[in-house]
Amino acid sequence: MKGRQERKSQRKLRTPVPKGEGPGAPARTSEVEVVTIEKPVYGGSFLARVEGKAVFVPMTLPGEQARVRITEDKDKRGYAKAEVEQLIAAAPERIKARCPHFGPCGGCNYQHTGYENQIAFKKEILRETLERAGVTAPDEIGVLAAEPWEYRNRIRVGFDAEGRPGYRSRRSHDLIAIAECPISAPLLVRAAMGAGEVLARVPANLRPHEVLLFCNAEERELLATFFVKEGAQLKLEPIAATLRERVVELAGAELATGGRPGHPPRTMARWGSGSLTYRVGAQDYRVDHGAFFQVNRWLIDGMVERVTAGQQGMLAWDLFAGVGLFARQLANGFDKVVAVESAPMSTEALKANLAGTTGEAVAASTLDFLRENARGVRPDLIVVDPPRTGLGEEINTLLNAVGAPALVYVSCDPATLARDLRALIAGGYALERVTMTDLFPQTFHLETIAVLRGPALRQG
Ligand SMILES: C[S@@+](CC[C@H](N)C(=O)[O-])C[C@H]1O[C@@H](n2cnc3c(N)ncnc32)[C@H](O)[C@@H]1O
Repeated sequence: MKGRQERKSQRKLRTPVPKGEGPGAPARTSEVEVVTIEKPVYGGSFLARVEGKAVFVPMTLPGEQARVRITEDKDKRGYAKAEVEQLIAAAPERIKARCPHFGPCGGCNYQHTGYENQIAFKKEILRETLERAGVTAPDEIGVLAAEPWEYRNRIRVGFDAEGRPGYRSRRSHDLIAIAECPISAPLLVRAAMGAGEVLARVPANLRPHEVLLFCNAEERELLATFFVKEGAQLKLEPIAATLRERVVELAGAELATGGRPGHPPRTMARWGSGSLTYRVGAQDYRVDHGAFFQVNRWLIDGMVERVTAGQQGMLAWDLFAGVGLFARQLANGFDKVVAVESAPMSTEALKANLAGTTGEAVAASTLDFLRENARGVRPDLIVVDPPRTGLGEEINTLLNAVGAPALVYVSCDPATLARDLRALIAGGYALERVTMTDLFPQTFHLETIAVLRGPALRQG
């Protein structure tokens, strides 16, 4: 009944508007509709309906009324995408975005509302995603969050035709030149500007097209990895010294630059050590160029604490271990920790970070490791922290075969998490605690820490 009333109130305008307006607008259709926004959905947009069909509209808020232009109509999939032409009724929760690039820039989705609201959106999305997959979430979803600004310790920026640094546009692959980025550590923005100033004086065909900048939590050390297009005839040595000087001067930090191992044609000359030291709690970690490391410098300590606190025993497995963020901490409470990581950029640092501890680094894929070890060994704890694709069927089956007393699943994608949890619960694990961990404030991305209890302990 309510739905019908809402639909009635969605006055259809169907005003023709010129196609192809706006940067990169797909403009497959020019229909204009007035919609009422219902709720946030994963991916940064908000759900509205036109004649029952789902329409995803970015940069709106629940309860708002807007005149929107349909930009893509995915008939086969039964949904459409739209952009706001005019906000008719704004929600009281709407605020002015802090960043002047919010909107065109593809980096942030939620700067138009307060932080508490953003957290509520993410909890709602997480609960719904779990429940849609048939996973009953605990009554209370916990939250781990911190300061929502200047948190990023890593940015990847491109350079436009004038050499200005920028991010990819929200609606296309075009570059949006940036003058600031309030979600990133200021050091990174200064370094990007410094690199841009030097590169602006270099002919476009001799410029790297992107730089990946990574700093430690205190902004005292910085890694810069420059990327050049495949096959480009670059002679970067002549500008390397100037670039280094300017970036260091602006950043005010020690700089180590280098290539990504395994991708020599895409990167420039190596200078410096190629790694930095990242302090988490009482622990120093070596992190090399190209190695994965958690992105939110305000939350890494809290995350490690949430994953490892109170965990002890004889044997723990840290699968998808990166440079050993969790394994190093677990080594304080376990007689043996096996840390499995497949990326060559991470395995050397993983070995170094576990040296002299009860941890052992295994350079292998998780699947290969489990195929060899899942039957016959039962660790007291398994931590899994896979990439977006999640664990997948065979790993879930093997983890079910292990039946460890405790399993902690750290996930950066709620949909694959929900799919895997369903399989693990069917295999005998029970979901005990879920924490929405807001590693990416102002954006739609969300991390989850799910704690499961295994069949062995429950039977005992
Ligand atoms: C989300 S990161 C987590 C890393 C680490 N737990 C941390 O918090 O720093 C996922 C890690 O899994 C690694 N990885 C990806 N696919 C893998 C696989 N099939 N087997 C083992 N490691 C893999 C990646 O290189 C990356 O280091």
